Amino acid sequence: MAVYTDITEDDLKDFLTQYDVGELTSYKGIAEGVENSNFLLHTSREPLILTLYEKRVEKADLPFFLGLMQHLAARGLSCPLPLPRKDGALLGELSGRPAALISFLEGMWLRKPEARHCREVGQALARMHLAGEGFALKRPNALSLEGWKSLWQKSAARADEVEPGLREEIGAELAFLEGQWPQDLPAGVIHADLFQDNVFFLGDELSGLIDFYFACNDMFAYDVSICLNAWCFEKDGAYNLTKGMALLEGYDAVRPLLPQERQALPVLCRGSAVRFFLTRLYDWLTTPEGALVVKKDPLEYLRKLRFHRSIASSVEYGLKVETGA
Ligand SMILES: Nc1ncnc2c1ncn2[C@@H]1O[C@H](COP(=O)(O)OP(=O)(O)O)[C@@H](O)[C@H]1O
Ligand SMILES: N[C@@H](CCOP(=O)(O)O)C(=O)O
Repeated sequence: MAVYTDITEDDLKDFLTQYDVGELTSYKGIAEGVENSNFLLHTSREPLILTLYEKRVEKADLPFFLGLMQHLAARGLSCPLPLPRKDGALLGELSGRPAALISFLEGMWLRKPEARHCREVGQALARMHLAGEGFALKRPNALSLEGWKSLWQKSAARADEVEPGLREEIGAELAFLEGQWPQDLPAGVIHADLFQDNVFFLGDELSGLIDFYFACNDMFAYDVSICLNAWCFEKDGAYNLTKGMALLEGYDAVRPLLPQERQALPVLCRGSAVRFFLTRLYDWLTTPEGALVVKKDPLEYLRKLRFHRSIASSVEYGLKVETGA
């Protein structure tokens, strides 16, 4: 359960006096998520999400995240909106943490997505990339090459505890990625964490995207690679070509991938596998026993990384025609 910071009813009621949201009728911590503390509130008017921002969120980045949700929603993307306080601010403080009230998005995330859902995710990701155009604020990706190296420095000494030989393998992978990382692909605002628990569906229809707290400026095709990793592998570790094809077709139908983006997919998939492997490994090694959070398995991403190393051409991800390769 991801509630790192507890709140008292009195403090919450006091916090809510700064907003025009009616009377609090109930609240409870939300079990899902690993990054921030989230609470579901009911008021006399509407359900709301209260988020207390935790360790990985820099306070200085919050205007980017909250402003981005407003920008995307204003351009027709279905996503939650931060609620302004009576004084107009989007951000307050509760239990010593930066805190915001966010509108409640209807829907549920899919535990067993099928290819048709992956197609919708591809489309929604591309729509988000287009809708992000014109957003005035910038946020470089803190979890790209440099960020991976510093995370690795913090975990490398203990990596072999998780699997013998990891220290050497990941060291070599980072050196490879540093040499091969694409530099000139189309870039803009990306979600950077569009996993299954961050995409809501109502029935079979995608109802919206949540959790923009890793969003940043980076390559669009890198975001596609994150989604391939998150949506197109089965529990047994096998890549599902049908899902990959659907996700890529969905994306391509809204924002066609350029030949150089298609060609870069294998290295981008390796990079995004390393990125999630490293945050999971760090959390695995540092989260105290008994913490109210379900730790995610780093080895799942090690297996994905190894799969991507075996890929000779982007066609193997389900791209129908590879041009310019
Ligand atoms: N705007 C929202 N509307 C409805 N449910 C939400 C909303 N934001 C978060 N949630 C719920 O809280 C859970 C955790 O949110 P998330 O943003 O993924 O957490 P974290 O910040 O830890 O990544 C989600 O899986 C969902 O159940
Ligand atoms: N998606 C990340 C963890 C962060 O995601 P959250 O939405 O659960 O906070 C991973 O799977 O490693």
